[in-house]
Amino acid sequence: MILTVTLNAALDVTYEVDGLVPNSSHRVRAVHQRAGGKGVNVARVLASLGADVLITGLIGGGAGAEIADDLSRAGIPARFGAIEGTSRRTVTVVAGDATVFNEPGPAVTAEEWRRFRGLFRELCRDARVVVLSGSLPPGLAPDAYAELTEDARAEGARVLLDADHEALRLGLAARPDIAKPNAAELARAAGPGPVEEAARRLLAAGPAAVVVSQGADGLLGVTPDGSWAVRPPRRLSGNPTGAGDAVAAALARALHSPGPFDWPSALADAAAMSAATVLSPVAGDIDPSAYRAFLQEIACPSPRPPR
Ligand SMILES: O=P(O)(O)OC[C@@]1(O)O[C@H](CO)[C@@H](O)[C@@H]1O
Repeated sequence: MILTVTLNAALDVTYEVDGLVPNSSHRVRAVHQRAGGKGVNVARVLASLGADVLITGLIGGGAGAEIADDLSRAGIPARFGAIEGTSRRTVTVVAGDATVFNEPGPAVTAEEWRRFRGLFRELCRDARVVVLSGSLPPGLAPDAYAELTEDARAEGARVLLDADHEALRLGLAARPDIAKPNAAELARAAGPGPVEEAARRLLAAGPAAVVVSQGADGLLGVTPDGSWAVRPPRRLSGNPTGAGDAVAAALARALHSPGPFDWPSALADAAAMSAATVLSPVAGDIDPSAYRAFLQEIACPSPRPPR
């Protein structure tokens, strides 16, 4: 099974408005509220496509109970660790494009983290792939993902890491199978400059492969053996929040498949999955028929000459 980890789980609130104007008041046309956080979105996309997934992470308080209830209503299996603090909310305002407000999340104590690591190691025994994604809540050390990567690998699982700042930088040293930053996260971790050069600098820091999600500019996969670029099918309008999570979902599914990793197909699949989530107003939702249609439109990328 694919285990997704959301240490800073959230109640994702999405507001649809006609236009977003700073310093003015807005009428909200539609409100959506559901369990979120990056790992939850990854699992939701995978579950919609029939994959065997389990969600873990940390939740607490009323918002934590709502997150658990929402997942149970959606029929997506979850085993969270409990914390004293109250899980956060995130707010996404969709007005053609999306504006996102991420709360910092609740403080996690050393004892809560110790208990969670015990649970995580237990869940890893049945996981072939572990996805570590999203921000760390306050109180957790920035090497939290490095620790979980080591735990997961000790149980024989493959690891995909989607993080930012120190959590990404320190996580890389634990050698995940794939690191998936977006372009801004890549620039923060590896410095500015051409994307492929920055991705190669990130690769030198430990992961076996790097996949950079670049929104409308598509995906770039970089390994020691080569690199592949794939573009989205066309310019799409909708809610791009969660499109990177769909990329992580597709890559996790590819890591889960037996046999050698097929980079061209995995990246084409990731581009199609990501595009199919942009069409939905809510992060983590995918339209399976749009996904299948995009898969026909996207050509598998050929390897790029070494630079
Ligand atoms: O604060 P984080 O963990 O970095 O991001 C959280 C978040 O904005 O990312 C998702 C989209 O990727 C949203 O559904 C979600 O709540």
